[in-house]
Amino acid sequence: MSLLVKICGLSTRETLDVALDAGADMVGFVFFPPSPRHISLEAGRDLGRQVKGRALKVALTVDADDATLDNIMDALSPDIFQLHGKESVARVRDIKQRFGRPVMKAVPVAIAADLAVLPGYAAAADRILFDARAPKDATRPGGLGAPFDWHLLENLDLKLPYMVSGGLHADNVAEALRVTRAGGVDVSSGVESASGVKDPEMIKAFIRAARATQELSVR
Ligand SMILES: O=C(O)c1ccccc1NCC(=O)[C@H](O)[C@H](O)COP(=O)(O)O
Repeated sequence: MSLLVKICGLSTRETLDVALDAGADMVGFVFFPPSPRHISLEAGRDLGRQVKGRALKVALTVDADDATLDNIMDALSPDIFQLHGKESVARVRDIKQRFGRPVMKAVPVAIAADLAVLPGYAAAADRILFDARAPKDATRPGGLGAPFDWHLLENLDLKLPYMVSGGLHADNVAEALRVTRAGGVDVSSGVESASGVKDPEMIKAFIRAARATQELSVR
């Protein structure tokens, strides 16, 4: 299966086009007001139309209620819901059932014990996104530009597809993939020139660097 590359936190037509033209497999849109990447439902509708099937649309939410998810479904019609809060296994199942869309559950990682939640989520979600656990005083649970110890995933035995994220950029994505053997990578801060400001050249460089690892693994 080929590597999935996700560019998250897109919020402008120009940088969305750059990510699509560069071959991103997934484009993430943040619906979480405290985030510098948060977009309105109207923006989600507009950007969603622009994707036109060229990548999977990922709606990123944090402990959102059904009304919020209904609105996002109506505006963006996401291909995947990315649940990046403290959603329980039962809530993951509930959202999958309510919307009939695949769910990617973010699992925050700082220490090996953080992986204890995997069996539950693996039975409910369609995909896992491993992300660096946010510091206690963080204003948001992700998108913080900090990596976790990828070696914590070295002996992972997960039947579900999983992605790695957290502090990735063009210069470390190959190592992250070598260590974690993840089937996908996800980036936000590492392709920004300033908080929430996506940089076209950094997006292209990240996707190039991620794709280059595929050529290596094929040899
Ligand atoms: O990106 C955000 O602002 C954000 C806010 C709240 C919850 C999750 C958020 N991002 C989740 C993502 O999927 C990010 O791409 C992931 O955390 C990696 O972010 P980064 O370390 O900045 O590359």
